[in-house]
Amino acid sequence: MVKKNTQQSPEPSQQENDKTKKLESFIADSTGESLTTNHGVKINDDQNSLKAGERGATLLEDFILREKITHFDHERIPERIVHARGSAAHGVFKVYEDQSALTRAAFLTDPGQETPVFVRFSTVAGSRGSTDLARDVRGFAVKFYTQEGNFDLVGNNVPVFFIQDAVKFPDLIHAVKPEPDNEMPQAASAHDTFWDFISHLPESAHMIMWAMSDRALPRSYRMMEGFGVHTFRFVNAQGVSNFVKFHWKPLLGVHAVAWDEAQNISGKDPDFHRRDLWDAIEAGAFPEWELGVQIIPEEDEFKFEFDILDPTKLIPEELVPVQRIGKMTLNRNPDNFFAETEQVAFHVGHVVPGIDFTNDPLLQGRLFSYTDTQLIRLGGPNFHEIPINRPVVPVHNNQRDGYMRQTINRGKTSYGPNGLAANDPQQVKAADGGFVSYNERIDARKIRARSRSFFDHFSQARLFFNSQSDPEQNHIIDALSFELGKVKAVEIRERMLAVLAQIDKGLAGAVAFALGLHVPDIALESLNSSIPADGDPADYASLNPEGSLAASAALSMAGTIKDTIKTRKVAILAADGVDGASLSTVKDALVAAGAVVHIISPKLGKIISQEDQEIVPDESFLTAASVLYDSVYVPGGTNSVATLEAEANAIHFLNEAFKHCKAIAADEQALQVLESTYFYKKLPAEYSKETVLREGLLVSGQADELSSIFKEMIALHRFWERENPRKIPA
Ligand code: HEM
Repeated sequence: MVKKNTQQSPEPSQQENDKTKKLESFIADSTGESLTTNHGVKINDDQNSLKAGERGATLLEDFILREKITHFDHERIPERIVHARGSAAHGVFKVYEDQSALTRAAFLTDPGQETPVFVRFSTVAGSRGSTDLARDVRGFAVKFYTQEGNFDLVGNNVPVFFIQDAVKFPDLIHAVKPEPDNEMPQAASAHDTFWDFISHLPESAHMIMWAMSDRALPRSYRMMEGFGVHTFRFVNAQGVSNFVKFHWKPLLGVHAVAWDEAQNISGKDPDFHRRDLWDAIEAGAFPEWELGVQIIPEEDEFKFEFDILDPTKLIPEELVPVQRIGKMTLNRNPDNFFAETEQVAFHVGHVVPGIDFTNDPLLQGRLFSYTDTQLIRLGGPNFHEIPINRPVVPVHNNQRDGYMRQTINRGKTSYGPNGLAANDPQQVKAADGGFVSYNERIDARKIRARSRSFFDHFSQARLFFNSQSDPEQNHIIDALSFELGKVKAVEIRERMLAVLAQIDKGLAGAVAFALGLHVPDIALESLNSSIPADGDPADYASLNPEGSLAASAALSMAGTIKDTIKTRKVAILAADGVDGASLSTVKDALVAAGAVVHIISPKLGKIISQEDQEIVPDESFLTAASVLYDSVYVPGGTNSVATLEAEANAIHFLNEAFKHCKAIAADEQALQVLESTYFYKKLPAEYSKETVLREGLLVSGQADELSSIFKEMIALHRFWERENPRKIPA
């Protein structure tokens, strides 16, 4: 018989349940308290080691030296095998309306309840110290500290994945990571092993389209979507299940940078995304996302042209609309990177009652992988006790001991059922909040094979490509031309061209043109290396239906939110003699609308305006770069304009901003500066608002009018039409 638990771990304190999950009791700092050893002994000197005489040898007995250095020697833990480079923040989630018709997950049924969250964004391939602006998928992992335990939504900023079965994950990651002989290249997919693998794996076609699109170059973590990727299940209190796809929709819209810009940012500020997230939260501009769900009733499981268990497929929003059911706000930076961002352990298997898995074979493999890797990364089985991983509800079970155990379990028994003692945790019925797996019927033979419903690898890759705007398609072509251009083996380039031809002949032709090759006629079945020994190659590789949907607007970033300049970074170029009135009119208007404005001048210190006022620049041309800003303004002022005109860095700043399709505005007097740029001849002959909003270039003598139009220009984000000369060859 199971005995009722009478001796449990203490209930969490109010503080522990605090919405912001602040880890006060674990905070140690150096705020003037006496220095001690790790064992609490006060230290009188930790700057001089204990020596035999002033010039003598160091003594082995110096426990202060030994402890300090030993601890330092062990500071590093293994980085994550994937997603090693990341940045995180705390926040809260609130559901808009009771979702109990769909799920019994309590945090989704009570609009009054604020659930603390911790979110970690990451790149996939690079190591911990790599650049944020690698062309890569971004991780988007959310830990909800709910009153029923932790729910982790471990997603990406792309809704599909490279492979259909988790068993291929080690191959995928080995292929994309730096090559094993020389550990090159870092945080890049532009190399032979990656494309060799991909060219043999047609199921990756859809994901490759996303990974080569602007989605892989986000302007900010705050401006990207998130996706749970797999189809999950919602289960309500009556045991009724619906399939569900999870989405995060950013309230600032979905925006990207240009590839040339990304490469420059990697040099100028490899922490660009990390800094952007940190600065926005410090400034109180809290990033927000709405949680969206696509609901598919159980009876509709087989009504699509694709299999909803196939993680290389998305469900177009035209077929199943995304319902926005709640909002997440990130409002606090971590106190300590290692303790929180590094030690957090997400797991796709951390679910709460009301959320359950499906048989997606990628999801099923992930369910094993995360705890397994965390056992070694975090050094043993007790990492759930690390403050950032602890639930806000008490933990009761008979697990015990192991490296770094923090909990002091009381009593004699650590097994159940027991009749000896009173510390045997009680099992909980579903009605009382116990997790019960969805009662899915499975009646099957053991088989190592892929379902025929997973064989179509191209129709959604084509749907994605067809849904992109012209500039987005150009970027995909450029990305593939760049990546395959870095590949040394010509046969890999050719195999990839054959794969691309299955998606779109124009796409393959444009990339072939850039590579100076022809699209070869390679039968798909001879490319597909994931065909099992007893499989029929033709079966596995020849299916390439048209697909009934021609395009899906939601897949393009062109129609995203473009009505705000909140947190956009604007550079104002100025030198001594600047027209202070024009500078501050524009600056004040932009700041009032939420932009972050920096004055950049030839040197730091101060500049004196033509009105004889001191202005303190934020950056000099040496410390700033145009790639770190979204747009540029050049105010007038005779001397300032003359200085900037002769300043190569200022001209480079403007030229680069133009090349990266950014909004550029100038006072009429500053035309003199623009004359030295390469785009001067492209300035429109006359300025109608329509031209300005199409071309992103504005020169005006009216500071007021200029600031109001400039705001609209910045909100549009980028003027990709400037790249039109690179249109896809017919
Ligand atoms: C839909 C496909 C996948 C998505 C969206 C995804 C997402 C993520 C994310 C966001 C992280 C970083 C978590 C963090 O910030 O700490 C991560 C880490 C990881 N993922 Fe995945 N992943 C996917 C597929 C897989 C598969 C198939 C496997 C293995 C079979 C896998 C194994 C891992 C491992 C080992 C880590 C490191 C975890 C750690 O050290 O804490 N992932 N994944």
